[in-house]
Amino acid sequence: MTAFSTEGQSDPTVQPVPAAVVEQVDAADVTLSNPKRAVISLGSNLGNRLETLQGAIDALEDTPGLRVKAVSPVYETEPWGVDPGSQPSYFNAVVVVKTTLPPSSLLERGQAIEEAFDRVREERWGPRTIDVDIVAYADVVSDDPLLTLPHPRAHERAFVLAPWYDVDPEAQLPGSGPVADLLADIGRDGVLPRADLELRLPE
Ligand SMILES: Nc1ncnc2c1ncn2[C@@H]1O[C@H](COP(=O)(O)OP(=O)(O)OP(=O)(O)O)[C@@H](O)[C@H]1O
Ligand SMILES: Nc1nc2c(c(=O)[nH]1)N=C(CO)CN2
Repeated sequence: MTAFSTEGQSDPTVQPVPAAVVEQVDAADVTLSNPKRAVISLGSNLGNRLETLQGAIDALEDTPGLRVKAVSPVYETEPWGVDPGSQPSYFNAVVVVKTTLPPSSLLERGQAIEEAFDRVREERWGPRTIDVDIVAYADVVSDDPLLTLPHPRAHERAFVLAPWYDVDPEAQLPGSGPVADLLADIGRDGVLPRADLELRLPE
């Protein structure tokens, strides 16, 4: 006998869908059962840096289809890519998330969070209340300038690699190798752990 799914059905004009068909459709929609792991870098060098990083983490957790799985220690870091002394120091951290959102939606969500924290874009690598960068999304590799994966400069940024290593010592940066090796190559200059500060993993 064929099993039918009538769950939640209140409209008698709607034909019941065979349970086998429901199962097949669900199985084909891999996103339902197959959340992907993504690594996100957070940075702030304006305003209340710790509060803003925590706010961004909480906002990520509030995203439908996304769960924050790990939050790194906080690092105080010298601004990278600009003249020494030209900007306040950053607080940086990395979070690992599991998400059913595709990469483009994750980017959009990150940008919405940047806007919510009044991020202003004036100059390249200018000071900012919050920066949300997608470091890696599963093992996806893409050279799309709108969303390059992995992040094209992650492998040369100790402010990304050091906190990433803390939450996942075995991590690999797709196309570049173990995070531990990349970090050993570039060193930890200008990247200081702030053991006196802590970010919370949302409940
Ligand atoms: N992996 C990625 N994560 C976030 N943004 C990305 C990524 N790849 C490409 N982009 C694009 O980069 C654009 C500029 O981003 P943003 O202003 O945050 O750069 P930045 O943080 O100042 O510098 P950097 O890219 O070196 O970290 C974004 O509008 C986005 O479309
Ligand atoms: N220390 C540090 N330097 C930066 C950072 C950052 O998060 N931390 N982000 C930048 C653009 O993404 C440019 N330079």
